Amino acid sequence: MAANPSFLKYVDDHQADFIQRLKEAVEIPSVSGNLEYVKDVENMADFLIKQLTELGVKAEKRAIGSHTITGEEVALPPVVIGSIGNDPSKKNVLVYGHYDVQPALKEDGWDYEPFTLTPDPSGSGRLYGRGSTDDKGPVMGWLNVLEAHKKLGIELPVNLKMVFEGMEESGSVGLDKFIESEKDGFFAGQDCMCISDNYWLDTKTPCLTYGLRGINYYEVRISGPSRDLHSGVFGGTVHEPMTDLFAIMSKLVSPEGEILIPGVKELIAPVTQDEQDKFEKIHFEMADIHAAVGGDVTISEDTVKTLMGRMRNPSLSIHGIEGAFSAPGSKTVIPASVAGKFSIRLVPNLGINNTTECVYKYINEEFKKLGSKNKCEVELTHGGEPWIADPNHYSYRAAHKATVEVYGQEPDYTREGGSIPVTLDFANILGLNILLLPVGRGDDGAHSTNEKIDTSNYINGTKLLGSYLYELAAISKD
Ligand SMILES: C[C@H](N)C(=O)N[C@@H](Cc1c[nH]cn1)C(=O)O
Ligand SMILES: [Zn+2]
Ligand SMILES: [Zn+2]
Repeated sequence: MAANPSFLKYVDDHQADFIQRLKEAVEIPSVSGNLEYVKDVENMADFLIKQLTELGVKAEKRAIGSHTITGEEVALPPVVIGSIGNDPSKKNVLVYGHYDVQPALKEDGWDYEPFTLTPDPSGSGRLYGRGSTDDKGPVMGWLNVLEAHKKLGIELPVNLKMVFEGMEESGSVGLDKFIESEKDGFFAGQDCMCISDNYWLDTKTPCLTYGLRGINYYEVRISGPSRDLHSGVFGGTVHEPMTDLFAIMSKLVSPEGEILIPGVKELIAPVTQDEQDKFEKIHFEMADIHAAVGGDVTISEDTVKTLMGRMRNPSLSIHGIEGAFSAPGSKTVIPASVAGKFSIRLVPNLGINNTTECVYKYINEEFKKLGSKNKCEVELTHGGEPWIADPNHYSYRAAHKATVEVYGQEPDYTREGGSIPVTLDFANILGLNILLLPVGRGDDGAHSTNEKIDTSNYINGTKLLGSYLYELAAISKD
């Protein structure tokens, strides 16, 4: 069943209001995992509660315990849950999104204020701002769907439950326990689930996503002296933590992206013919990725290899070093304690635990080889398993139809290189098929400087989310 035409018209007629809603959301710097922004994350939860309540949703904040940020115990951001519709003749659909964002500072290289939604002055329709695509745009998309139905006085075609978390960018701490505790409560009786928190592969082909890589995030801390030292006075006389750390970090991955940790490669499930065929069918050109990264810096020039490198194979990325001198100038310091941060994107059968075993063993052996008198500690700070769904499920078929209606083209079937660690918790604990239905484009720059969403994606994305609900309502479960 195609979407109610008055819904589609309402979306077209209220673009400016919807952009205003996204503007207000982006203005709240809800950066999770950072003491400075704890209040803002809470404010963002309150913003959602207010909006949802005004839109006729029974919404509430749920406390899910506490965690430690740089040594201080603070409450975890609340989970925002909402429920609208209770008609036993309709399907029950659960949607998830996150209201926290990655950190962003203008001085990181943004051309615009990161927490001010800024339309591209050249009139391209791009809307710049942190969270515009990840994940405030899609979350506001769901709210836009609700607004259109409320204002038009038409019922949603399904019963809708919503769960919005404020810790996704920091490992979704506490959400798994919440899902478990509400399995027979808030989450009972759901038919299927939809998450809009990833991106098209390119800038023109909508997609349905049936897999995610997992993630293991590690810190390797090397400490020795009890305080920072003068390199002229002590250089050449002590084992330097930073030197040890560089030696370790340089042994993790080759410049061609090959993971050098013994045992990891051997764990990866072999590629099946069906998978190979699926990858070969995806619309993708190397120019798309060159444009998205802003340079011709891909490891391979082969499209299938590149797609597999992004979605099917593990990768190891080095993110940064805590405690190192990084300011401008030439400070001659020997840092006393430094922590290297890296993550491994996980794929079937590379799980949190078997990967971590290989990592710990290897780093400890390599550190021993250095003969350093410093101390080396490795910690897995958070982990999320990889996930794959059945793309033949009726929820995918409904989304396929909705995509054709809104975009006039067939969607690609993709796997996301990024991770949404709770997806697997939802799938396992609630036993639900989960559809990933992205709104934004592959060049949106999520997590990067100048993150954006195109107005057309935001508006058509709102239509897509609504149309999906209509198709879902009509489709047979067989
Ligand atoms: C794909 C999703 N929008 C996303 O960005 N996920 C993050 C999740 C994460 C895990 N650790 C820190 N953040 C990602 O894939 O990096
Ligand atoms: Zn996200
Ligand atoms: Zn993200």
